[in-house]
Amino acid sequence: SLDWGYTDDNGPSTWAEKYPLAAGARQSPVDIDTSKATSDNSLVDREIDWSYPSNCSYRIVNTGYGWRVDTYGDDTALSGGPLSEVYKLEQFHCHWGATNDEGSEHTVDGKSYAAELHLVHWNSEKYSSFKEAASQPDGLAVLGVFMEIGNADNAELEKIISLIPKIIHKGQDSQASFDLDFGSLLPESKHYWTYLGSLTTPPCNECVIWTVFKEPITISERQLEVFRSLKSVGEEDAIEPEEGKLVKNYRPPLPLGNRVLRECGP
Ligand SMILES: COCCCN1C=C(N)c2cc(S(N)(=O)=O)sc2S1(=O)=O
Ligand SMILES: [Zn+2]
Repeated sequence: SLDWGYTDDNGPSTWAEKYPLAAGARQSPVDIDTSKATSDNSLVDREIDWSYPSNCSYRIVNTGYGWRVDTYGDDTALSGGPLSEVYKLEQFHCHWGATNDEGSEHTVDGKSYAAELHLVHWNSEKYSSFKEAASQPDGLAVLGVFMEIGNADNAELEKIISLIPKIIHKGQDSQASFDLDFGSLLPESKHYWTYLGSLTTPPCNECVIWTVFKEPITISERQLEVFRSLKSVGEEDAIEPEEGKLVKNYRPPLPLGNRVLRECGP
């Protein structure tokens, strides 16, 4: 069985037993209490800037905890906003719930969204590898994008979703070269909240500068259902067809504690 996951016997409330960092004071996600957000001058006109190539080859993999798209981030760059260096895109993935009224990891004044996209970058200016960066307090920069249910499919996400039937079981992967326009996976508004946090899954390293966009993007109910059809077990695990489905893979919020929550834009 999985040593951690999202079921009652291996879910977030049990992680600290095997992953002590999960009990730290700089954990993610958090509830974004908008009344606590400070808009001091440290971020004024320091908008977050990204440049992603339009056509790139990708590998999508079923990690057993969801899908993850590994990018070959050579000519990607994320800078500005709360970041002091240039970060490279390593991978992106998503968290969702069993129903549409849960699923995001960060919440806003207690409100959950149906899902949350994470674009994971690492500080390639300061560190020589992703793995090294993942052990440093300023090693990773993750962009969080809320996803709410809309009528229309998200065309860019559809390219990813069309590959999911090939990676239903844990460990399966699929190579794809589609021109993914990352810009359309991000909201129009660049307004965001930012705070210092962690990986939201074990080992829960406290190595992430979080930037969560205020404006959600939309995803259709059908597209979200495809996410929930992924399995957390391998093809060899003989289980009933309905068993082992990854219906939810989000960690509920942890206390912000005495961390500063900054915002940029109304
Ligand atoms: C110490 O090695 C870490 C191995 C690499 N990662 C593992 C995660 N659990 C993880 C979770 C992430 S999330 N949900 O906070 O974006 S990003 C990410 S990750 O940086 O890709
Ligand atoms: Zn994540």
